[in-house]
Amino acid sequence: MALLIGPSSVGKSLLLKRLTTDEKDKELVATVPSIGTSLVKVQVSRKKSVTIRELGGSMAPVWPDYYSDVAAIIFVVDASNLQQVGAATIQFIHLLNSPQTQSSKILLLFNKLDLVTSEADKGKFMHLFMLDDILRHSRQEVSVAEVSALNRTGFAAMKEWLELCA
Ligand SMILES: Nc1nc2c(ncn2[C@@H]2O[C@H](COP(=O)(O)OP(=O)(O)OP(=O)(O)O)[C@@H](O)[C@H]2O)c(=O)[nH]1
Ligand SMILES: [Mg+2]
Repeated sequence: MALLIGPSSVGKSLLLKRLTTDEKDKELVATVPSIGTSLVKVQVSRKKSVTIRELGGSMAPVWPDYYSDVAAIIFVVDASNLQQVGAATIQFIHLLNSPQTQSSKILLLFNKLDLVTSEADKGKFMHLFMLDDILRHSRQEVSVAEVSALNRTGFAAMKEWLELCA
């Protein structure tokens, strides 16, 4: 089981939809803010599937209640949203410092890559997120991937990581 968390509207629900629907479907499907939790079984390879639990951004105060039940945690960030970057950094540092996550496998997903139009903008976001500092100081094994739930960029790498949790 893996946990899927991150600030509101970063694209967690769309990612789950994309992971469970046909590859040809590329439309921007409508999602609603997630309240409560939902469990979704994702087929990550021919033989392996992994159950993912999404907790919406509005549930951030109770995320830690779920940390100890899972071996893997996916934290999603909207790489196109400079307004949210500071809050996202703080939430991610909180996650890394929680006693329950010290031996968790963690995947940091930068989503909405389709909206990031230049390398300079991406670099600015990573800098403001303090990515290098965070990775240098984290005790956990943190993997980083860049994706777009809109056009499925980076999905192969994400599925490879998920396969290791299956
Ligand atoms: N352009 C673009 N839009 C995206 C992408 N991923 C999600 N969105 C859009 O962003 C909005 C929010 O997506 P959700 O998947 O509902 O976000 P969430 O993280 O589940 O939000 P909460 O459940 O409230 O925490 C929706 O309108 C999505 O269509 C992406 O990769 N690119
Ligand atoms: Mg959601």
